[in-house]
Amino acid sequence: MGSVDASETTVTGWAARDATGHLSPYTYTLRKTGPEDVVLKVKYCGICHTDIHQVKNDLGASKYPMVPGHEVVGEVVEVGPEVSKYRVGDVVGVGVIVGCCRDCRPCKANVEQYCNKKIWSYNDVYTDGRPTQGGFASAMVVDQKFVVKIPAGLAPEQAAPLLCAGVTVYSPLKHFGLMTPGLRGGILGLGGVGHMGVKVAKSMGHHVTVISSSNKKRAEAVDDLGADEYLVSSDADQMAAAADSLDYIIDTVPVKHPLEPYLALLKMDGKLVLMGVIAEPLSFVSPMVMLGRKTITGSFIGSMDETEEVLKFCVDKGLTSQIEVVKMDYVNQALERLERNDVRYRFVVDVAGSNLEDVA
Ligand SMILES: NC(=O)C1=CN([C@@H]2O[C@H](COP(=O)(O)OP(=O)(O)OC[C@H]3O[C@@H](n4cnc5c(N)ncnc54)[C@H](OP(=O)(O)O)[C@@H]3O)[C@@H](O)[C@H]2O)C=CC1
Ligand SMILES: O=C/C=C/c1ccc(O)c(O)c1
Ligand SMILES: [Zn+2]
Ligand SMILES: [Zn+2]
Repeated sequence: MGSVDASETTVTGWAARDATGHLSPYTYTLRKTGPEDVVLKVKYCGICHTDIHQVKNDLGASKYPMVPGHEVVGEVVEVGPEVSKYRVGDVVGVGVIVGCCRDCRPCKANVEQYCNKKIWSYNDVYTDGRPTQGGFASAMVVDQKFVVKIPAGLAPEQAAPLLCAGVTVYSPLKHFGLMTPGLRGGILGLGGVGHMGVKVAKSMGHHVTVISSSNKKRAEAVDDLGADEYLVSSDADQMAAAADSLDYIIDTVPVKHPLEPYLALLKMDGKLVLMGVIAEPLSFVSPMVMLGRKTITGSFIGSMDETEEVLKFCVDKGLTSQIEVVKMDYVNQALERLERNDVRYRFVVDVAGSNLEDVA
């Protein structure tokens, strides 16, 4: 066992210890600040459904203790000597990725989220051999390449969900040429990612149809988020009436589900973009894509450049996320409520305003 370097900072985070996914206080040390590192005091951190997948070991690769959280907004409290982009006092964000090889094709094309050597902000191992730990903690140390400035005009708690949910919808719309005004888009699953999908797509001038598992969110989808239409996926008549009507569907459902009902909603050349992390095979018969030359594809968060872009896009368009701010001592209830689809639409933990030593 190595001893703790005098220059290492001790922090408290809330960690899962096993696949029950229950979080409780956990003390660990941050690496010594490197030349290009930014140290941030965490202010807010959103709760993404991926945090549930990870703490509950849905993908079978979880390592514990695990401090989740990858929609992190904080204040810079220290910078390494070669940090040029940030200064102490800046409000900054960190998302899903904190490292990449910088040498492969995706890295050279500035789509580092597709680097095979990417380093996840938690449940991974950093270049120094330490486990990475996420944003449900008092502080993080992150290479400046994986830090973004939160622009003036965005409240820090509002900005947090943009660092994963926001960029996750923005990136495929941009990459697949789906930013053109007038397109007809579908958002399947109105949760954290889905509600940003409605907002971003509406701001691009799209006609947006929410496709939901129940009628419960209809009024809020139309009245608050600005959706143009609302389909309940189990209503065969509504689904049949909407056949062949959409240019794309952003599918955010986090569990196994049939694809064919949604492929049927697409026009010729329409795209079904899978977002949900589902560790089981999904199926469809080939004519469902052949007859109409439809595409089933996927997309993973967005690049650092796109993260900066979506933040600016939201400021320019006056977009915010719709959030419920909670303290850390509520994080386990928040995770349970998120899992049972009981949040409108993202929990954000007020980390700096919480007593992190409290045991739930
Ligand atoms: N590809 C990527 O880069 C990213 C992937 N993800 C993944 O996307 C998925 C969605 O994430 P997020 O938006 O945070 O999740 P949420 O839980 O906030 O939203 C998921 C939505 O899917 C619908 N849904 C349908 N069936 C279920 C079910 N059995 N349980 C829960 N929800 C259901 C619900 O909408 P409704 O009530 O309308 O049916 C729900 O609100 C997750 O799998 C997450 O890991 C997240 C971020 C980035
Ligand atoms: O929430 C962001 C992360 C998404 C994600 C996508 C795919 C995958 O295998 C993951 O483990 C996470
Ligand atoms: Zn996420
Ligand atoms: Zn790379």
